[in-house]
Amino acid sequence: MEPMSFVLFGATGDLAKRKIYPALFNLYVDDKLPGSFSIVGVGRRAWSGQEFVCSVEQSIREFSRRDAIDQAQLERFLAAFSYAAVDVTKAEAYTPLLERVKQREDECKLPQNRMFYLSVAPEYFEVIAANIQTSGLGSVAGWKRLIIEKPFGRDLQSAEDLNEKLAKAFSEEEIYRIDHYLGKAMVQNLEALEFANPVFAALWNNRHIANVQITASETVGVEERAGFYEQAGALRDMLQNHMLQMLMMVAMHIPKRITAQDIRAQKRKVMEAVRPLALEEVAKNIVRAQYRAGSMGEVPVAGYREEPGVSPTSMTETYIAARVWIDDPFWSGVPFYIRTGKRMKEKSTRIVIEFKNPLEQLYREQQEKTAPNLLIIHVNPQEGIALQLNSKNPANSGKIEPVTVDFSSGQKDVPEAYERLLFDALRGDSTYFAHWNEVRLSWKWVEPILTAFERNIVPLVSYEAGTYGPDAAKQLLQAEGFSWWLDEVEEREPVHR
Ligand SMILES: NC(=O)C1=CN([C@@H]2O[C@H](COP(=O)(O)OP(=O)(O)OC[C@H]3O[C@@H](n4cnc5c(N)ncnc54)[C@H](OP(=O)(O)O)[C@@H]3O)[C@@H](O)[C@H]2O)C=CC1
Ligand SMILES: O=C1O[C@H](COP(=O)(O)O)[C@@H](O)[C@H](O)[C@H]1O
Repeated sequence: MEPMSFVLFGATGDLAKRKIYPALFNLYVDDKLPGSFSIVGVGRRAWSGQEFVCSVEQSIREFSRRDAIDQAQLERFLAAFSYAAVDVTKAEAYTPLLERVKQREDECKLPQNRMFYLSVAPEYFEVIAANIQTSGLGSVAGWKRLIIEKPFGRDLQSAEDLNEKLAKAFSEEEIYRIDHYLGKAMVQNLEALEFANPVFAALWNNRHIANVQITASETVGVEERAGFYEQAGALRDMLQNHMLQMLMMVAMHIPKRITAQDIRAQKRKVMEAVRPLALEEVAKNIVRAQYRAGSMGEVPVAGYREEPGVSPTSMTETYIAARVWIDDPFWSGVPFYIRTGKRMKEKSTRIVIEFKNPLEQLYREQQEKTAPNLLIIHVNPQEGIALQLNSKNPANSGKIEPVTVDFSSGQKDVPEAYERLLFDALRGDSTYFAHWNEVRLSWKWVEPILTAFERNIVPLVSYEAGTYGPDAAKQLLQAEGFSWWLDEVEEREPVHR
């Protein structure tokens, strides 16, 4: 990996502390950073270099996944850090910043390879990119790259405007749009699961798959983020980006070569084939809901409208479910159901692939009931793959029952999403970053849903906090004769392992 400078805008912020510094430190410990590098933190507050380094150290101690930290190693790592107090909206403030970056390049004998990370509120994305360009920070003899946090726009128009502005300073190949779900091990593993296993590759189409269910349920509520969440809701916060990215990863077809370019081309084809929703069809295909008071386990919790900072008449959705059709020869006729919500019964991100059950009739004649085969990909918080098959249970008179074969690795101390993504960006591998085409097509698909919500064409239903969501989401699947897998597991038929 080439030596470089890492310029972090938003260096005093929450994301930097909780995710970016621990990830960089873990990469350093694993020998996955270049032999020499400099990290220049940019924040608004007038901190000294020493104050900044102390806060970085504190965040590593608090948030690193390492059980033990080697003090000498940590000190060597921290020696790469320096701080620049800069108001990013002021063009003149970039001259001393450029000097600082160059000074560190000289001191550390670094070539002019510069990684810029925008970990600031989205209203600063454009102005920072423009100032990087005009100040000369972006004029480099080596490479330059831009990592940009979400949200990327709040609708199609604003995303296009932002992209146009960024494109004045960075080419598409230089832009790394973070979607941290693409950094999750099991989401990255989808590619290998589909393409490196002929047994699955052969079945990955509408001849064999009945439906696909993608769930990202959270137990947390809106927490301290009402200001942001009231404007975003589950549609902008989760569905437009993370959920559609997972859908693209599941539905893409084997590319000719496993390269970033080819994988992204396949993802684009999926999004291009997703059937657009006409405004009058939104209500039939989308469930919009908000949590009311309930309890998480035994603990009573407030409804969304009672949360601090939330309007008592808020129409913001904290849950959304969608039925998506992909009109290509591989997936036509297979519904993809996606749902995400806050204050749900459990924290679980998973993908369930339900296979068709052509032999059901054969066994029914023998008074036996077979369940469909399921491939379950547990993304978060557990990571693993499970396969539900049918098998005779010798302990139950040889009756056919579903069995689950579990491939959970149970590995601990594996890199976190931000570590993987930072490592990739530093190597110039953009496979697991959102390409502009994907972002644009996602916003395009979401547009009629945004409009339908704004005009209240889709009713906002409520669900009790601590449950699996509204009944309307169950009805969405019932229309095709399906139901959500793994909800209320305890109420289903026994599964032996
Ligand atoms: N926090 C999280 O868990 C997640 C955050 N994100 C995204 O990451 C980005 C950062 O979020 P987060 O860290 O939470 O935000 P914070 O509000 O915690 O931090 C904002 C940072 O921006 C700096 N800043 C604000 N205004 C200026 C200015 N005019 N000039 C220079 N610096 C300025 C702040 O500096 P100072 O403190 O010195 O004022 C601070 O370092 C956002 O785009 C967010 O959407 C994405 C996923 C998760
Ligand atoms: O991007 C976001 O993701 C988190 C959920 O992430 P996870 O890795 O814990 O599944 C979500 O809570 C947050 O609202 C959203 O902005």
